[in-house]
Amino acid sequence: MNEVLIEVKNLNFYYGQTRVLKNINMNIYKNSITALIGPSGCGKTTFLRCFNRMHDLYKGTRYEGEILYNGENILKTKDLISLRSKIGMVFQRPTPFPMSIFDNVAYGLKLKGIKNKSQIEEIVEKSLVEAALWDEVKDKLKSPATSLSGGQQQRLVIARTLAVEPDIILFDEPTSALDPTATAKIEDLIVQLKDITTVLIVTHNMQQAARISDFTAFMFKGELIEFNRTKKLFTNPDQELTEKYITGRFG
Ligand SMILES: Nc1ncnc2c1ncn2[C@@H]1O[C@H](COP(=O)(O)OP(=O)(O)OP(=O)(O)O)[C@@H](O)[C@H]1O
Repeated sequence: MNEVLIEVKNLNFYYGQTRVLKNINMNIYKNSITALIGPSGCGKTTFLRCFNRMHDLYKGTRYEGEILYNGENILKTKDLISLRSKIGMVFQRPTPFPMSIFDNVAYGLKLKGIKNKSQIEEIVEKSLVEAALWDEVKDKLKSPATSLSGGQQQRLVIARTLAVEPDIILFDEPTSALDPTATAKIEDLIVQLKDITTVLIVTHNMQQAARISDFTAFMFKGELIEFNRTKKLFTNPDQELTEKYITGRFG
């Protein structure tokens, strides 16, 4: 078993008066991929967004409990900028900034105070290599990011996230807007990312979870029903509800 990177303890989350996450306890293991699965509306995205405090952007939201990371409760952290550089996020639709390919990847470095030109160039190249995009863009780094295909844009966003060396990357259905070929590339890439970081991924696609993840968390109506090794969860789950879900008897 890998080392624990993040520990979730008695997590509750509310939109206004409505509690949508119910007493969640779970570990995230370092250098592994954890998939969050469950029927629509069960709270996967809401859970994912707690890790980088995205809900703080909206009024009327409330967290209870702890998400422990480096001995600190993320839910109480004041320095959200530094938290979000350590806990990166990739969304459903690619979100490149309206600037060149190079500047997209360099963006976070400038915020981090890295000013040395050759150091920036080095990190941009390294991140694009890690995101399996370098060969496709190395001759057009000055072109606008929007000139890339959807799948390339998603890998660019991953490169931008990697550039600031996150401890974990949160993926919210990163392939749902992509065709099967682009999806396969992103899946291969996510598997490779395990060597350099940790991944937590929301997917509505059970096959995807089974293909790429090491651990799977099955959620239902805001509760964590089962957390297990992916192989075990998909072949011999501990909970009847998990069994029903993975065999397509509901959801
Ligand atoms: N901004 C919001 N305000 C109030 N309720 C919300 C808000 N966003 C989500 N919810 C509710 O919280 C619950 C969990 O939603 P969430 O989007 O986390 O589920 P999900 O499992 O990610 O679903 P899907 O697979 O459809 O994306 C749902 O009942 C949803 O209606």
